[in-house]
Amino acid sequence: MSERLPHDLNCLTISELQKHAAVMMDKQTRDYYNEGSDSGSTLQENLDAYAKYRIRPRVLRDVSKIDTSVNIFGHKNAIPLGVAPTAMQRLAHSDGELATARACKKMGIAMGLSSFATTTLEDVAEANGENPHVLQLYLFEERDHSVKLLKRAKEAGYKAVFLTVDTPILGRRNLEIRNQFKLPAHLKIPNFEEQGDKKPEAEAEQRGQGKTRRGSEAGYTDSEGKRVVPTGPITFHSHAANPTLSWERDIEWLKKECGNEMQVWVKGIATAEDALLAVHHGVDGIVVSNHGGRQLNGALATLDALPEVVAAVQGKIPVHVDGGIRHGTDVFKALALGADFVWIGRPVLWGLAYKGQEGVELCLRLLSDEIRLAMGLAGVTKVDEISKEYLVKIDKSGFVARL
Ligand SMILES: Cc1cc2nc3c(=O)[nH]c(=O)nc-3n(C[C@H](O)[C@H](O)[C@H](O)COP(=O)(O)O)c2cc1C
Ligand SMILES: CC(C)CC(=O)C(=O)O
Repeated sequence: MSERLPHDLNCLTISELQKHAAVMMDKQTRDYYNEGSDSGSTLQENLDAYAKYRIRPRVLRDVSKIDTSVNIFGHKNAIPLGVAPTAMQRLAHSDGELATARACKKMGIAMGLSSFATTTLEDVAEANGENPHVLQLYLFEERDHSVKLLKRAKEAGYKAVFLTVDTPILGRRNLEIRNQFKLPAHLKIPNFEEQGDKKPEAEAEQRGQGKTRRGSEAGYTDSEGKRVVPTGPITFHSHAANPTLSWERDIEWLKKECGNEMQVWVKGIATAEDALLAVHHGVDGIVVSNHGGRQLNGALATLDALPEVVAAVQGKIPVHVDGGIRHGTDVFKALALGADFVWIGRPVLWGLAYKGQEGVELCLRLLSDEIRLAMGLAGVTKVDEISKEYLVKIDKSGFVARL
């Protein structure tokens, strides 16, 4: 058994990976990556929700051959899991998103790239090769910048755009505020630069303190019709949030802009009502997400929101989920509750902080192995066999209910 697992003996679980990563990161980075918004209760509930379910294993089923792969964006993905878009990965390791892309390519796992990456989308696409990659988008009212970004993404072979819809306003992250989070001077957010603009952008990352803005003017018109263009440079505080986003105007526009070349997904759906609107507006897929508990604190854990979304969508479009996934059995449970695929955020950042590309591979290998193990021990040999028949829900008094 252990021969099958060329693992790092110091790090056999995602929780150990988190501990190793913690000592590799400076305080500002560790806090930025790990914290949730406000009291962090939604962040914690994302994790705890998985413990409300138990697996009903079936036996004597010949599990000598287990196929953990699924099809996503026309590609075979080694496991039903991808790497969620997370911003500014060079804070964790000098290779940043490039290391993540190389690890994803090696492991045959889809990668989401944040538009606030510290590496260009072209470099990531090149490092990721034929492996599917999707671009996460924060859509500004001012369209110039997004038009250029989408054109670049199409040219670089991105399969889909994940429009993040849970950030009309940025959640309050108290540690980030207390630490006066600032991107170090040697890093930049190159997807916001005009191509060919190689001027260092370091000074422009400080919250609202820079003097210039590259790329086009972002901003929005407020409810009183006043034009609001955030002052200072493009920073995530001033430019990730767009309170004016709406289904009618923005989804239709984005679909047109992406044409047949890139799918349009919405990331950050948490209710049946919005899932129905997503179907109605013709999006290609949904990611049930609360941004890893970094936006609306007090929102439902994603695993708890998943069933109503799945029921509303009725299989018309794929439903993915992220938030709190730290074990192979978590992936199994999410799939049993109807998700087609899951994404992980922080564990990859911890892998990156621990050992760069090798650490991300380790993270993905640990989870791949745990998924295979969960499937085999539950008596399942193919991902699409995983269903709610394999799950029970257990309440606080210990009452066990079939689903
Ligand atoms: C440090 C950090 C940065 C993130 N940056 C982005 C981002 O740029 N765009 C986005 O849509 N989501 C972003 N997310 C949210 C993730 O895509 C994902 O929804 C979340 O991390 C999943 O939860 P998990 O970390 O518990 O796996 C970020 C999350 C973290 C932790
Ligand atoms: C606001 C972004 C730039 C990054 C993000 O989504 C996050 O930190 O959660």
